[in-house]
Amino acid sequence: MANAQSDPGSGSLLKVENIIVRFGGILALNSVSFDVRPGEICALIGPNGAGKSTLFNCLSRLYECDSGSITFNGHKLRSLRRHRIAEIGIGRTFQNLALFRSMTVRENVLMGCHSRHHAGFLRNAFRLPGAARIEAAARARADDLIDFLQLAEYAERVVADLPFGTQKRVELARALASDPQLLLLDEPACGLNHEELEGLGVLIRDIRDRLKVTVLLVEHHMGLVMSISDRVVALNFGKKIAEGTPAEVRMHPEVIRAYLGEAEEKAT
Ligand SMILES: Nc1ncnc2c1ncn2[C@@H]1O[C@H](COP(=O)(O)OP(=O)(O)OP(=O)(O)O)[C@@H](O)[C@H]1O
Repeated sequence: MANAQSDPGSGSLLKVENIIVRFGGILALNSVSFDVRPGEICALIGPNGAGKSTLFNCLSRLYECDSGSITFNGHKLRSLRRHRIAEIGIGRTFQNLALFRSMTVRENVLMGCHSRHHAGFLRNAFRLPGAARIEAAARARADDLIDFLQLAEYAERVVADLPFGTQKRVELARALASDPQLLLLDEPACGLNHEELEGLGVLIRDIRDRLKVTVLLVEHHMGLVMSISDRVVALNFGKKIAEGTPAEVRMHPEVIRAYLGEAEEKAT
């Protein structure tokens, strides 16, 4: 696994600076800045519509920012093409799972292995010299991840036939297969039962501690966020309203106000 390297100038692996995103008249992100440091678990929280998914989509180049800059390990993300995101070391999962549902678990993880090494994929496709070596390395990596995520008993099963919680672990394996330095997790707890949730907290910590992957997650489940995060960034209406340790952010007056406002809205 690649080790996370810091940006020598700033001590951060990811640096988001003054990002602005507009959708027509909606200011989805209003000059948002924050850093993710190598080796940390950082959570992005905020009520519905706060801008969390928009920010994730900017980080994975699915959305264009109107202004601002995003630097990952020395790469300026806004000038990169989308397919290079995996190549430079950013992996992600999606709220709605980005899996090939008619393929097996192993085939999905192998697809992830090839997404970082585009040249290797082409070499394989055209059976160029070195293809067998690349394929063997991908298979070994897929095996390791299948074991790591306790998916061995499902490896040859078609993804569509598996329970949702298991599919979520397959998606994690797919995202890790590209050997990322930074893993973006989009609502990893969504749809999981109580038991699966407890396992998820341990798993995210293991991803950071054993695989040495830095983690940035968007999550609504405050129990999970507060128990695993080193740092929390809170957004509301597209603006950063707080940043700090879980304890600091939980007690922050603007965070309390934002969530109370949301609770009141839901109650009426
Ligand atoms: N593709 C889009 N087109 C138009 N408006 C959008 C688009 N994506 C997001 N928005 C708007 O931008 C704002 C931020 O939305 P976003 O989905 O980023 O919030 P969020 O914090 O992820 O919310 P949730 O927790 O509900 O997923 C919202 O007002 C939303 O309606």
